[in-house]
Amino acid sequence: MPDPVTASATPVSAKYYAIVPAAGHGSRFGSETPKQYLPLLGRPLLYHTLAVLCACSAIDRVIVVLAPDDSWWGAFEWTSLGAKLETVRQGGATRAASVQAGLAAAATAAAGTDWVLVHDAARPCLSAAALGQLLQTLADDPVGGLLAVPVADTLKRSDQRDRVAATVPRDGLWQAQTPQVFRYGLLCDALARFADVTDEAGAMEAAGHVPRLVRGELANLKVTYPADLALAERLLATAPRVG
Ligand SMILES: Nc1ccn([C@@H]2O[C@H](COP(=O)(O)OP(=O)(O)OP(=O)(O)O)[C@@H](O)[C@H]2O)c(=O)n1
Ligand SMILES: C[C@](O)(CO)[C@H](O)COP(=O)(O)O
Repeated sequence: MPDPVTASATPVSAKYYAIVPAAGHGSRFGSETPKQYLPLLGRPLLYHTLAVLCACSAIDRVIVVLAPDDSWWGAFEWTSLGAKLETVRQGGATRAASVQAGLAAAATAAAGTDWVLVHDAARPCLSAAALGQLLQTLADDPVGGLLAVPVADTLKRSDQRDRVAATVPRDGLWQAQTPQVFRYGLLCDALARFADVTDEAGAMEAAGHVPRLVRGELANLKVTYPADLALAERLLATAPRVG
C-alpha cells in the first residue's frame, strides 16, 4: 500500500521540517525536572514525542529547540531515533520565541514553499495515523492547518468567585492541538509580525490567513498538569505509537 503522505499530490520537491519547542519550564506541572524529561514508560517523555516524528517517512529533519541552559538533554540517549534529529539551544522566553529559533535553524535549507510542522514537546501521544491524516489532508493546501478536536462539553464562563456567569455556545468551537503545519515562508512572516500568540495558527490568523482544522484525537493530549502524565502513560501503554 502506498504511503498516504508521500503518495499525495504535494510536489516531490517540497520538504517537511519538524520543529519541537522543548524549552518550557512546566510551571503548571510544578516538577523540579522539566516535564519533557520526566520518565514515561522508562524513557523521557520527550523521547515518545520525537519517536513519532522521526519515524514519519515524509519528515526530513526534526529540530528540537532547547533552553540555552538545558542540563537534561545530555543525560539521555537519543541516537536510536536516527539521523534526522538535531538540537538548537536557543529557546526563548515564550513558546513563540522558541519556535522562531527553530525556524531560524532551518533557514539555510528551507524554501518558502516547504512545510514546517510545529509539535509541542509536551504531547507524547500523537499517533502515526493522526500525523499521516494531517499531512495528507493539507498536502495541496496553499496555507496549512492544525490538528484539533471539536469541543464536546458544555462550556461555562466563571465570575471571580468561581460561580457561573454564563453558558457559552460551543457551536463551531474546537480545541487546538499540535502538530500545526504551515508553509515555511508564510509562518516565518506571520510569527515575525505577530509573536504574542499561544500557537502558530494564531499568528497565521493575525496575518490574514485561514488555517484548516483537521480532526485529531483526544488522546493527543498536552501534558500540562501531573494527572496528564498518568493518563499519557496509560494511553501509550495500551496503544504504542511507534514500533
Ligand atoms: N519559552 C517556552 C515555553 C514553552 N515551550 C514549549 O512549548 C510547549 C507548550 O507547552 P506548555 O504546556 O505551555 O509548556 P510549558 O511552557 O513548559 O508549561 P507552563 O506553561 O505550565 O510553564 C512545550 O513543549 C514547551 O516546552 C518552549 O519551547 N519555550
Ligand atoms: C499550542 C498549543 O498546544 C495548542 O493547544 C497550546 O496553546 C500550547 O500551550 P499553552 O498552554 O497555550 O502555552
